Amino acid sequence: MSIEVRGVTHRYGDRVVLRDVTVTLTEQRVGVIGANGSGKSTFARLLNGLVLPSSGSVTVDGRSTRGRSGAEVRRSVGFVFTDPDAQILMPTVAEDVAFGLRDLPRSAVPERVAAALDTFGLAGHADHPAHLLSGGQKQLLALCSVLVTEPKVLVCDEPTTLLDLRNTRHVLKLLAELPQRVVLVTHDLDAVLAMDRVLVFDDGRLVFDGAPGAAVEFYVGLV
Ligand SMILES: Nc1ncnc2c1ncn2[C@@H]1O[C@H](COP(=O)(O)OP(=O)(O)OP(=O)(O)O)[C@@H](O)[C@H]1O
Repeated sequence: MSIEVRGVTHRYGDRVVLRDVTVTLTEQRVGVIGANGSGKSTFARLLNGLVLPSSGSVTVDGRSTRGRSGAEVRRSVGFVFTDPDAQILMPTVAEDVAFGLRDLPRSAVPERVAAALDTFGLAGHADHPAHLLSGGQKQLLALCSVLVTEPKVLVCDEPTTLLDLRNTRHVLKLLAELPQRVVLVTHDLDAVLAMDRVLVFDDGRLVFDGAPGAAVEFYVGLV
């Protein structure tokens, strides 16, 4: 499976935030780093069609994020936001996880939800109001609710920003062990060292694309 970004330029109003980005991603683990405002989140959002490029194209497994195939891309590419409150949709923890499974036969749902909650250490919170969870628990719930839908690729936009050290390690370990492909946008330069490939953005341009050690060195050189 490959994600192809071809000649993508993106504007918000008059402001150009991505400039002629072309890249093909085939690795299991891809890191994305760069300064604040360099375009990382916008790039991440292109990958599942949350953002459609002003020009150029994005295809996943040959399917465009634009038009009719967009819905299929959104099903196969899960997206985890920095702020879990932006994606927790249902009143209780279990209901939130079940929401992603609403197209499954009802009888299949409880088992899938229970297994997912267990994996994320949330089994004891199944009936708790989701908004009362701690920041770290909410982040785990957001991840859980996306992964329960079994996407082929998981795009995470700074998923550890709100987490303490323990939960950061927990989430990074979970991400490392996933069978899925992962694209991780992060400011955590240690975390990207575990990736197969790292992209560095600067002012909307993809300015480095290669091995993690060299990417971090390049980024540090920019700063
Ligand atoms: N919805 C939007 N409308 C207008 N401008 C936006 C929007 N989203 C992002 N921008 C602008 O686009 C630029 C790139 O933002 P983006 O969030 O992609 O950067 P980033 O590298 O992820 O930054 P950070 O590390 O701070 O999260 C910024 O200047 C930002 O202000």
